[in-house]
Amino acid sequence: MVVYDNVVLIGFMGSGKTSVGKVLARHLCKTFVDVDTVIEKEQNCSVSEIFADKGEEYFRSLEQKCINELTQNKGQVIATGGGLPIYSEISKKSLIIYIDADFDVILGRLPAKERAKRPLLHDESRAKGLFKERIGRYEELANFRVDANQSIPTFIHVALDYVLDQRVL
Ligand SMILES: Nc1ncnc2c1ncn2[C@@H]1O[C@H](COP(=O)(O)OP(=O)(O)OP(=O)(O)O)[C@@H](O)[C@H]1O
Ligand SMILES: O=C(O)C1=C[C@@H](O)[C@@H](O)[C@H](O)C1
Repeated sequence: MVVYDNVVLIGFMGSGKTSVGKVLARHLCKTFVDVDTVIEKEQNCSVSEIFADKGEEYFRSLEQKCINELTQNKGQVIATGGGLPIYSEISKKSLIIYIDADFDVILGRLPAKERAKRPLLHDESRAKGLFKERIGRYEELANFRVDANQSIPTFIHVALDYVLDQRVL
């Protein structure tokens, strides 16, 4: 049986990776880490500011560096940014869970203030295009997909049961 170092959550912006990740980590007694938050702390500015000042390509290089560093450690639940699995390699020792919510559900959950924090969500039709483009990659990478269209308490046990059936350090 494969032994995984970490649980890594992937999925589109606003699908619930951070919210689900915190609950999963608590139940599994693991440390929760959010890649966007780590980058913001290290750079001492927001993701939006990095996009505006240094560009998307620079942000992608920070993401790759960050996920490489985080996955040197073990026993964490790691929430990734929506584009990370598209542009970065994720360690093969990660148990990857796809947090899958429909585009309209995601938009309904994000008030204007939250959308403003995500530069690639500003233009709704472009964001919908990205969503469609990325689904295939998320599905291909994931060991397991969770339908995240419902409230977290209704589906968290599905993700938890799956992880508990695997060997994660
Ligand atoms: N299953 C859910 N039911 C209702 N609201 C949810 C659910 N999952 C997440 N939310 C809400 O949707 C918003 C986005 O969730 P969250 O920040 O966890 O997504 P994310 O995937 O981490 O986003 P990003 O990758 O863009 O940072 C939050 O306001 C959160 O409270
Ligand atoms: O989907 C994306 O490409 C992004 C998602 C966010 O989590 C941030 O990582 C950033 O806004 C880019």
